[in-house]
Order: sequence, then structure tokens, then C-alpha cells
Amino acid sequence: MRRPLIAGNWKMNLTRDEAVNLARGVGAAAGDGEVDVLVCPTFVHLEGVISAVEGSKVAVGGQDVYFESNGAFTGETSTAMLGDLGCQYVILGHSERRNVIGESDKLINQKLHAALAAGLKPILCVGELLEQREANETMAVVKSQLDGSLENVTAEQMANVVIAYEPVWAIGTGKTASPEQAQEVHADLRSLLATRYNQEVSDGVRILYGGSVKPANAADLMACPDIDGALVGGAALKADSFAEIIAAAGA
Ligand SMILES: O=C(CO)COP(=O)(O)O
Repeated sequence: MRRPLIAGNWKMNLTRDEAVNLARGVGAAAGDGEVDVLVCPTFVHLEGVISAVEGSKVAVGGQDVYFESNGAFTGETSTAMLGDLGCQYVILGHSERRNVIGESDKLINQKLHAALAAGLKPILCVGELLEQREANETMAVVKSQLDGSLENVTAEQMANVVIAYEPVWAIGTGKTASPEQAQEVHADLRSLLATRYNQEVSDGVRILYGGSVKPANAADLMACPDIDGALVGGAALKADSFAEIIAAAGA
């Protein structure tokens, strides 16, 4: 049985006070149900957010990380730095990093290995652009992202990896994938994992959906058999809407 994970990706938003207040609100709303809850603030707010959720069940993660352990890498943050602060997860390969910053599967793969070696749980994001969906390339795109990003990752290591399917056309647009569209890709991702690894890995890996998840659509998405939670952007920036999504996952 896969335990649902509801993760908030706060992206490049919020002042320090807003981030700490939101973290307190999420901590109070997270409850003690059978749902894992995660928030991923920007690096500069990590320490305040980690203090703010202390004593609650909310975990904290980074939105990215670099693969080298230390040295002359201006602007970068290491896995050890995240772990030292108390982060448990790190988002990798988000479409904004792939498409805006230009990250390759090779770089994401290096980051994923570094995260696993440091004891962080990577949330590996995959997803197609609108023109790729319209050209019926969705599965080819996510397969190539999955294969490239998971190169040399073992079946044992997959116990600590979370996948997030985030169709780029649904991110921040208000256009959610329908539960049927999302379920179809999630089921295909699970088959790819069975072929690449084995049935146990395929059955065990949590696959989150991301892209305009809101309180109004969360329950229908969570009801799909291969959707194990959500990676939430905009609706994670308010404690009450994020709490409603957590409740939908636990229902
Ligand atoms: O990119 C996302 C989460 O990582 C989704 O963002 P929105 O929920 O704002 O569409």
C-alpha cells in the first residue's frame, strides 16, 4: 500500500515572514492522518520553515540541489547543506528547471545520485509540453526523461525515489489534466518502472500528479489508482487550500 504524499512547491514566492506563517499554518493543518506532507520553500527560507514545522508531521525539502559536494560552484547548494538543515526531500528536474534554466537529463541524473547518496529522497519530475502532447509524444517524452534521469539508479535505491508527473501545459495555467489523462500517464509510468526494474519497484514507487491541483479537483485526481499524491504549486501558498488538498488525499 503506497502512502499518499502531498507536497507543496512554493517556487520563488513569499517573504520570510510569509513563509514562516504559511509553514506554521500547514503544520497546524497537517493533522496526523495517513498522508505524508511536505513543503519546499526557497533555499533562503529553509531554516525558518524547518523551525516553524518542528513538532508537526510536516517534512521540508529543497526545490533543487547541486551534485558536487563542495567547492567553487557559485550560487549552488549541496546535498550535505540540505541534509544538515534537516531537509528530507529534494525536487529534481522540475519543468521550470528543465525548460527555463535548461537542465538536461544527464545533470538531473547526477543530482539524483548525489541526493540518494546523501540520504535525501528525490522527487523526480517528468512531463510533456503542450506541442508534445498534441503530437502524441507524451509517453516517448516521459520515457526518455525517466530513462535519462534514472540512469544507474538501482531497484533498491528506487525505494527512496518519488516520481512526479507534471504536464507542462497544466502548470500554473488552471488547466488541470483530467483524472483520466493523468491516470493514463501514471499507469504507463508504472509499466515503464516494471520493465526497467521489477514489479515490486513498480508497485512501491509513489507517483504524484502536479499541474493546477486545487481543492476542487484534488479528490477526483487522488481517487485514481495510480495517483499517490500531488505536487502543488499555487494552491500550496495558502494554508487553507493546501489543507483541503491534504484532506482529499486522506479521504
Ligand atoms: O509546478 C507545479 C508544482 O511543482 C504545479 O504548479 P501549479 O499547481 O501552480 O500549477
